[in-house]
Amino acid sequence: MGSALSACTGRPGGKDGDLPCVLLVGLDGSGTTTILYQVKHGKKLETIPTLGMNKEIVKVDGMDFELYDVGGLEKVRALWRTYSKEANGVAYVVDSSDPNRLPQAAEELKKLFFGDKKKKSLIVPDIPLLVLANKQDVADAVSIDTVAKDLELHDLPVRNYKVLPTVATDGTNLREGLKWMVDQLKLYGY
Ligand SMILES: Nc1nc2c(ncn2[C@@H]2O[C@H](COP(=O)(O)OP(=O)(O)OP(=O)(O)O)[C@@H](O)[C@H]2O)c(=O)[nH]1
Ligand SMILES: [Mg+2]
Repeated sequence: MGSALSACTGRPGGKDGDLPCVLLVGLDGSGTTTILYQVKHGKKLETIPTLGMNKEIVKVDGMDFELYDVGGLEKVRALWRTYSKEANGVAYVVDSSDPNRLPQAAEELKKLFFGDKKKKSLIVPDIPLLVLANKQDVADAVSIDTVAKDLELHDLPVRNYKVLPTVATDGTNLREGLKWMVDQLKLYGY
């Protein structure tokens, strides 16, 4: 587990040692911790619901960056904003095998970028958004087109977005997705 006090300070042209950071979030059970461990360790590890945040430094396509996996349970979700303050990119994970929760996933994603009535969004707009339509191995998982449509991605204030079908348990498309994120970060001067 990472420290709750860690903050990501990576900025283009920042101090030596500053790394870009990517926020890895989704509703509870969507697979963010499975993704974090799969990318870091190359295998599926057992997970329990994340009640805070897990952080790992990962290397993709020659670039080191910090991946912040923040728990998705409702009581933990307020932390998304805390860690989104300095995010240089967002990877948003959706459970494609549970289409009934797509409206809620859409609502939380919008809150992240627009804030809600009570709190203004703290996320920096105009950053890349990678959407991982996870659990594609499950029969009847919805397609990436359905996920993109239901999340109303075209309306978000992001610089660029991409949706990929993933299977976190075997690693399918995870590195490909993060490679896209790294390409985006490089475009911004990292
Ligand atoms: N079939 C299948 N199961 C998956 C996949 N990804 C994750 N899971 C399973 O989904 C369950 C929840 O995964 P987690 O990674 O703990 O989910 P999480 O998003 O971290 O959940 P919170 O910590 O509550 O936010 C676990 O049993 C995983 O093994 C996938 O691609 N396919
Ligand atoms: Mg988790």
